[in-house]
Amino acid sequence: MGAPSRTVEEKLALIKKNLVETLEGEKTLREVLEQRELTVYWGTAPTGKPHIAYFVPMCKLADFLEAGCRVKVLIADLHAYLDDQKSPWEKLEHRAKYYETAIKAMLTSIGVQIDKLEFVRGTDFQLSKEYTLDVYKLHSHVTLENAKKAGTDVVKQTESPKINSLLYPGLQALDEQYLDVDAQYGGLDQRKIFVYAREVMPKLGYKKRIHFMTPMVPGLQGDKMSASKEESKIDLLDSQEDVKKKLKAAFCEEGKVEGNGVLAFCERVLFPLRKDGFVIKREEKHGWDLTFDTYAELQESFEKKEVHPVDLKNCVAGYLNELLEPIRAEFAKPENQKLLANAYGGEEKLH
Ligand SMILES: N[C@@H](Cc1ccc(O)cc1)C(=O)O
Repeated sequence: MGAPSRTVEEKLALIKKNLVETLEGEKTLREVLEQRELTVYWGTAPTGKPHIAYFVPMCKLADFLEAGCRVKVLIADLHAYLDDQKSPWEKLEHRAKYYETAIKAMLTSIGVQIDKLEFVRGTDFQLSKEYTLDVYKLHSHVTLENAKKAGTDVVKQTESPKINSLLYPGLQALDEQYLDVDAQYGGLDQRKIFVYAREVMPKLGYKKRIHFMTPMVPGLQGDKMSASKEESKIDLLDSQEDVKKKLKAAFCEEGKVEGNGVLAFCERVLFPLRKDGFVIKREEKHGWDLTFDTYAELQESFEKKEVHPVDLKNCVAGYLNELLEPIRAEFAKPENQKLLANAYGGEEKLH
């Protein structure tokens, strides 16, 4: 897998592409790469429906694979349970299946061969005797405050946190050991959990891992794209028309880059994926079509107001619809329609 002929420098560049931060482990990234292939995992808790911001980690997984890494995807079902105070376990099981299907469809759509990835379900190993004993052991080393702090940006926050939510970060730390990886990758929102893992793992005699983080993508309203904010998220199964409508309503002030979710999506997803140029079609009266080879060029042009928000939005809607089309097709299959209904029935309309 990967390209065995790549130099360490080339691998480093691919692995670090688009990251905001890397925290080195007991063995540094370079040290591992000089000796062998790196194993890295990304975990996701199957809660709300995955939306288009999930393309950011998908692109990163593609980089890891291209660098010749061994990549694991953890469908963290038990974590979903720890973070969800209401849903019965059966519902969460359906959601885990839904996530797995959706993630595979997203990866396939961006051209990643999914047979090169290993999918693991949290409960496949988190209920073993060994793991369970480690859960107790780990929590004998941490205070309530530290456990609570670690989960601040990830775990649902309530005034009186349930014990479940306090266990969440500790289990995420242990996953590094039981998945047998060199590194964990996540969004910047995972940072506190990563730091917690780095502090507590050595206390159990386990290695401090490498941690990779990509920035959070602003939503279409200019805030963090969250599954719970209906207007700011585009669901993977939204229709072509919905995608166009949501983009039309998106916050994208002329000439302004900061907090611009449409531009951020171009930078984080569309540019990494488009090897053949990024073309903004314009109405004749606005001038010729514009082609950009790099995101920096697009940003500059947008800042200079050469690119109008309406033209940018139309262009993004077009590319996004291309990305979503195979995913819609996958979920048009009767078995996946059923899965969708079981996982989110009553909450989502079927397309
Ligand atoms: N904390 C991750 C999910 C996760 C769970 C367990 C892990 O080991 C890794 C990641 C999220 O916010 O979705």
